[in-house]
Parts: sequence; structure tokens; C-alpha cells
Amino acid sequence: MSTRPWPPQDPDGPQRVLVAGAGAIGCTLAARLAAAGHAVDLLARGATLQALQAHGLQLEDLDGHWIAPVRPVDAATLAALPPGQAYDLVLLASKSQDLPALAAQLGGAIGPHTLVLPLVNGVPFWYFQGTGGRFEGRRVQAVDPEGTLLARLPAAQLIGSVVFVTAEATAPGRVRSTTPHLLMLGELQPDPEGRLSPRLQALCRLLQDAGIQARGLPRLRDKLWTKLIANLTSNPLSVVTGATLADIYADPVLLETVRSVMFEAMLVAAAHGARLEIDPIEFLRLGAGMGAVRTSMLQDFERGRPLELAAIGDALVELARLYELPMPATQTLLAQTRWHAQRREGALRRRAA
Ligand SMILES: NC(=O)C1=CN([C@@H]2O[C@H](COP(=O)(O)OP(=O)(O)OC[C@H]3O[C@@H](n4cnc5c(N)ncnc54)[C@H](OP(=O)(O)O)[C@@H]3O)[C@@H](O)[C@H]2O)C=CC1
Ligand SMILES: CC(C)(CO)C(=O)C(=O)O
Repeated sequence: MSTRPWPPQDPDGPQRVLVAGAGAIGCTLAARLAAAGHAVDLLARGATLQALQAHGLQLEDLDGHWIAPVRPVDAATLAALPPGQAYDLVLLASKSQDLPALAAQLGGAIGPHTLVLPLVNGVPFWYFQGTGGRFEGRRVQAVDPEGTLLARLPAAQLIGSVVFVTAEATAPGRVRSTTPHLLMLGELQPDPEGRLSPRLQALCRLLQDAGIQARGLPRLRDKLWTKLIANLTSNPLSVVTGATLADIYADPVLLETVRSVMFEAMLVAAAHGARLEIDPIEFLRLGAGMGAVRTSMLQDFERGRPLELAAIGDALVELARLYELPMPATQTLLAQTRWHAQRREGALRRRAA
């Protein structure tokens, strides 16, 4: 995959940035980039758009309280972008299942020089772009069912990410984040010599100057698998049981399920050539050490929101099938999680009626 020089103009000057998705992660990064002097537009809708227009964007993080000079924009504004007005950088920060609809709203935001950075959990839609080998260019059906993401977001302009930023929207346009802002970034095509491309280095510098710990990796997928296995072993089980990470990774009964799912997923990772950094015993110890954390999926479940099960669960099963690897424990857990989610949805509907 050949890459153009980026950013196209003054590398040390302010860049034109679009953050699409004004939730916890999008607002956190938009606020820090705007505070660092970049011209940031934030794509929002509904109550969040109105709140941003009325009160601006407010972020509380470890460095203080920021009232950020972002410009809220809606989909119609992007659709009407004149030719030549594409952004230098586009961040996509929605739940995985919302990404195709979000990408469809970008209009002329992405031009030939734009770098696109999806910040989404789960198996990414770009997983097989730049891998070489027998699956090169393949689509991950579970996260890109219509192929719209691969069609709309050019692989040569994508930078992959693993998101370790944690944040919570406390109200529309208001976000709190109580951990360091950490992002792992990488080109889709791994570099055999372990080098980082100039544009990846430039992007990391831009983010670091805005207070975001951005680390470039030559083989991003290795790190991605660690996060995937963390999400797969804890998020669905937290919905089924209501348990926190401390319980999930320490309770002897729950550990049975965690271990089964973890070993199934580690086999899939290895089959796909990942150099896994996971020592299983240490992984469980670290998980338990995270304390009484309620996973993002448990929080979505309790709020009656859709769960990211396709990206965190189904996509992994899809990757397993490519090597005819069974994932019985994972599939049972996913089915139980869906059962709980449907029951909860029904209960919320009845309560609202
Ligand atoms: N929050 C966290 O701590 C972490 C999150 N992640 C991952 O990061 C990703 C983003 O998460 P997070 O920020 O928490 O998610 P949120 O649900 O907080 O935010 C997503 C935002 O995207 C908006 N959106 C969705 N579809 C559209 C659309 N078509 N047009 C305009 N806006 C749209 C939503 O708007 P609306 O509210 O109107 O629906 C919402 O504001 C997820 O994959 C998550 O798993 C990863 C690590 C930690
Ligand atoms: C905390 C953690 C790592 C649990 O899988 C997470 O990413 C989430 O809650 O979505």
C-alpha cells in the first residue's frame, strides 16, 4: 500500500479535523485536539448537537476541565461541503454497528489527502486489508455486512487503532475521562522491518502534542488481539452475570467460562498469525486487578442500548471459521448474552408503553 505525504501542508501548523461521533471517545479527543489549536468540527445529531450548539463541548479529564472550541456540524453540513474542502484528518468514533451509517454521512469530508482513523472496539472492518496472504482484501461480514465501509473508506488512507482511552458521557456534550488518554496506532500493512511510516509518526506527534498518548506500532494486529480477547472474555459475561471485572476474572465459577473463551480466541489469533503477548495466567491476574469495573457492554445493556456483539463476538467466530476452528464456549456465551439483551429490551418496551 503506497502512502502520500501527510499532513499535506505545514506539519507543525493547525490541521483541519473532523470527529464523527460525539459520544464519550469522540468528545474526549475532539476537546483535546481543539484545545491544542486544531480546527475541529464535531459531527453530532439530535440532543447532543443541540447541547453542543447551546453550551459547547466540556471535558473533565486528568489535566483539568476543558471548554473546547469545536464547531458542531450536522450531516447536512457535511453533505454540502464544497469540493476541495475535505479534512486533513477524520476520526470515526461510534459503536461498531453504527459505523456504516456514520460513514455514509461523511459527504466530501474525505479527500485524496485525508487520513482516516476509526476508533472502534472489536474486529475492525479493515482487518484483512494489507495482511497479504490468502485472505488479503477479504471483508469481515459481521462488521461490514453490506461492504459499505470498505467501499467508502479507502484502505490506503486508513490508520488502524486500538483504543485504551476510557471515557463516559455524563450528559449530551459533556464527558468525563479519569485515565490517561492512550491510543495504539498502526498502518494496516505491517512493516517487516518494524519501521513506522512518516505519516504514522506525524499523526502520533500531532496527538501527543494534544495530550493524547499515541503510540505507533509496526504490527498493530498483535495488540488488537489482546484487546479483543479482553473484550470477548469479559463484556458478554458481564451482561449475563452483572459481574464486574474483579469478579469475572477471579470468581472460580466464572473463571471456567473465561478460560474456555480465552483459549478458543487465542487459537484463532495464532491461526491468523498474531504474535500474542498474552500470558494466560498473568492476563487473568491483571483482569482481576482492574477492580470493580463495569464493562462498557454492561453499561449499554443497563441503558437498553444495542450491544457491540457483532464486532466483539460474531466477527471472531467468523475469523475462526476461516480456519475451521470451533468456538463452542464462545457461541454459547454469545447466545446467552443475546437472550438477556432481548429480554431486557422487551422489559424496557413494556415499561415505556
Ligand atoms: N467509552 C469508552 O471508555 C471506550 C470506548 N471504546 C470504543 O470506542 C467506540 C466509541 O465508543 P463511545 O464513544 O463510548 O460510544 P458512544 O455511544 O458514547 O458514542 C458514539 C456516538 O456516535 C454517535 N453516532 C452514531 N451513529 C451516528 C450517526 N449516524 N450520525 C451521527 N452520530 C452518530 C452517537 O450519537 P447518538 O448518541 O445520537 O446515538 C454517539 O454520540 C466504541 O466502539 C467503544 O466500544 C473503546 C474503549 C473505551
Ligand atoms: C474494560 C474493558 C477492557 C473490558 O473488556 C473494556 O474495554 C470495555 O469495558 O469495553
